Amino acid sequence: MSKIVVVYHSGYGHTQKIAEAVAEGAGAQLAAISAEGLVSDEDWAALNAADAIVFGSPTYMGTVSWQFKRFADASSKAWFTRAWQDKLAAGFTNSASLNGDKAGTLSYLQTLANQHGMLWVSLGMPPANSKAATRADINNLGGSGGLLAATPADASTAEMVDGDLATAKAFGARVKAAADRIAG
Ligand SMILES: Cc1cc2nc3c(=O)[nH]c(=O)nc-3n(C[C@H](O)[C@H](O)[C@H](O)COP(=O)(O)O)c2cc1C
Repeated sequence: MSKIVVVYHSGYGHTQKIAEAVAEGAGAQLAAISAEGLVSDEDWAALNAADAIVFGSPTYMGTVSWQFKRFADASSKAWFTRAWQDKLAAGFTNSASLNGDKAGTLSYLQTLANQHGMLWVSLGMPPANSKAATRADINNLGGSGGLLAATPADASTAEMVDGDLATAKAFGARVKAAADRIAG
């Protein structure tokens, strides 16, 4: 049975809802990065013991939030000892615009995983991009390297798009299946 941790920052709760859906699909533990960009000692221990780590951040000004970047810089301690080498990694982001420069955020999350020598798990779901497609569909935003979610700027967390939450849950299940194969 694999151990998976979803580590994320969320300024206003929207990315947290996505993180919760990924964790539900993966049977994962959640580790929240605080408003100061910190994670607890218990969460660092869980990250170091995990078979897979899923990174999540809202897209702020085209990349991860400063709080996520503070966490990423702090992970250099694990980098020095190669503590996360060969763990599975995956990533997700949520922003207000359908595009919103989410690719910049996802690219950063993958680079972080690459620096640690981790093995990146792609989204693995075809895009729902036909004329009949709607935001209720799985992978309506057409991600491939990771999970993309969009929440209108004036939407509450209760108004988040069901299709994105369903995609997040399915993505978590994919990470779990991959981690279980590796952990045996
Ligand atoms: C400082 C800041 C920068 C933002 N930059 C972007 C952006 O580059 N692209 C975009 O589509 N939305 C942008 N947004 C909107 C957020 O991505 C969006 O509100 C998201 O749902 C916030 O997630 P959270 O509630 O987890 O913080 C920005 C919001 C803030 C506060």
